[in-house]
Amino acid sequence: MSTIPGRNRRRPRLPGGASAILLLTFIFLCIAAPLIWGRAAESTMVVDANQSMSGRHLLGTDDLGRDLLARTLVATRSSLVLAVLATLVGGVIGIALGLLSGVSRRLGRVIGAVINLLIAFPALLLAIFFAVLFGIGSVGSVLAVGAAFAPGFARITQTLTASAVSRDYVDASRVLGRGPFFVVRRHILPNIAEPVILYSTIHIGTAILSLSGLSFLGLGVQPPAYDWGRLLSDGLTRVYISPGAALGPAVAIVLAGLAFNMVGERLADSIGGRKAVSRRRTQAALAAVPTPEPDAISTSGGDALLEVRHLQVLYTAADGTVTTPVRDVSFSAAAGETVGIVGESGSGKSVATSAIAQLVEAPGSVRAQTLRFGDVDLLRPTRQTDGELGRTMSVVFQDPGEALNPALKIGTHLIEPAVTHLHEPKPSARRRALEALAGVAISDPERRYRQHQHELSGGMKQRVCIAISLMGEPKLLIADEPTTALDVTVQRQILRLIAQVGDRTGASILFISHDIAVVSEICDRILVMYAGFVVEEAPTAQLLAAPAHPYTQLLLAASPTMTARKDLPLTSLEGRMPGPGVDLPGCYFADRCPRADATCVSTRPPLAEVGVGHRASCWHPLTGSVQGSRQAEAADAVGAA
Ligand SMILES: Nc1ncnc2c1ncn2[C@@H]1O[C@H](COP(=O)(O)OP(=O)(O)OP(=O)(O)O)[C@@H](O)[C@H]1O
Repeated sequence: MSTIPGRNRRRPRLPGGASAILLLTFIFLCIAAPLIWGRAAESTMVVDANQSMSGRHLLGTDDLGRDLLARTLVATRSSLVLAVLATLVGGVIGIALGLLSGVSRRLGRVIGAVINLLIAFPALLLAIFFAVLFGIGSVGSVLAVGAAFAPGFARITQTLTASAVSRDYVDASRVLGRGPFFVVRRHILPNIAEPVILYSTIHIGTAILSLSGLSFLGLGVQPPAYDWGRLLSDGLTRVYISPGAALGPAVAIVLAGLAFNMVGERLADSIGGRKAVSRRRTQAALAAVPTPEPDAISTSGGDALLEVRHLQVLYTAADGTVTTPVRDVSFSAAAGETVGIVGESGSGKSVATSAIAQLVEAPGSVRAQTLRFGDVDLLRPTRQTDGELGRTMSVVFQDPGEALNPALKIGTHLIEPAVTHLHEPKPSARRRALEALAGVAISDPERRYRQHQHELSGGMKQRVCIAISLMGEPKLLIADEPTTALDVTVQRQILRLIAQVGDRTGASILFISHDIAVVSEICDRILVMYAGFVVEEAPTAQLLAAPAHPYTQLLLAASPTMTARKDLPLTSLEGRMPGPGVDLPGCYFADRCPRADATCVSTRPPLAEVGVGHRASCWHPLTGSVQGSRQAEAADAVGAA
């Protein structure tokens, strides 16, 4: 039997127990050595000067007759304390910069560029540069090593923060109107603390080496004070006469550096085995794209709780490329109404509802003729309206595991908005939270209240997320594929629960799904989205019975539980939807549409009435009564062009 060398090999390490014992020994020496050997380290005895290694002086003596073993042991305190201080300085500066750049994209670019520049230099080289800048001595060297470490801390914090801010629970916090400081304190710091502490532990080892290096070069600790670097520098001049003078501090530096590094790495390994952090976020900026023609599209007008007209969401990539995942979305939702949004993956459902929930971040930009929720103009948010939205609008995300902060108890998720924002006394918020948990059919609410998300099943977590929305005064609940990540048996329960919550609270619901069968179970009305457009909108029964848009017809035929006959194979959706970067003059569905003609390719059909409360954007709708008039409109449109 042979093994493949290299790939699976790990570099040799001290066993975990050995590195821990070594570290504890150094910590013990740091505390006790000056008390035990302090006198021997300081007492000068000229007759004993410059002695070599012997039974009485194991490492020999210095030129004043001081015992070098005692001095090496006593120097543990100064060496370790200075290393810890330098790591703290580097940590505080680096973490602050990393957080700042992680939460603010604009600052992030500048700070990122500076970090990239500094991180290209070896830390010791930077430390020497800063030592000259800050001045020679203990304080200067601590600041210098701290400053040299700061870019590393900033980089790891920036990366971890970017990952943490992309979590759904951070989005959920923003929906609740929380500011950046709250998000940092509540969601980012607890989630980045562990890796940052591990990184710091490893860096104490590196700090010992760097500070010893500075002292060795004469830039660090100055006589009569001493650390291992200083002792090494003095000992080196006599290395051929008495090797112990240099050997003692050299071994101490190596072992202490190794102990901190190994313990840090072992901790990181064991934690890394338990969990991994991942996620992505894009970078972009605002761009100019033609706005859809404003019109007087007949939504429910002033009575609607939510009114959306000609909504667009745009992203500009770093290279200036503009993408428009939401090209033109218009609809309204009355109070208490449940509106479903369906469409293939990538049709813009989530981005459109993110715009309503105020979750589109720079460099994304939102445009609309109207974007109104109750009395709140969502295009012109203020502090006051943010607070109001936090109470009245909530979002239930696809993955409840992502939506709940693993560092917080379930109870904290529930009561925090009420206690922090509405200044509700904790006992009353707790009572309401227990009621909310019971209201979403969670058994033993008292126990669940004290648990963390990892102790709950997927369905239970989603129930908690719905319970959180009940803690405010919900007027709009946005459910973004809330059942997709769940077990099939649980999906139905959650669907029913969302419908019950709507009935009980009178809240409107925007229910997003790629599955038209799921949506039709609980929705009064359905919007069909395609390539960033609403292509059809109708009351559920009407849409199912008589779809007007060929795309809706295909979606229904591809749905396993709807109108398709059980004895016939399901239709599959051939072809691909144009991406958000594509710009077409006509209908975006034309190249997949069996009814498309030259008009469809050259001229975009408006979203117009095809029946009562039924709109579709198609030149050749399937609904018979409007077919003739739509053909005439198409001819007019082509003539006008
Ligand atoms: N931050 C972003 N920057 C650039 N493009 C984005 C961003 N977020 C989403 N998109 C793009 O917008 C398009 C629509 O995405 P969206 O998530 O709204 O689709 P969806 O209809 O909800 O699909 P799914 O069911 O898969 O979630 C996709 O092409 C996606 O890549």
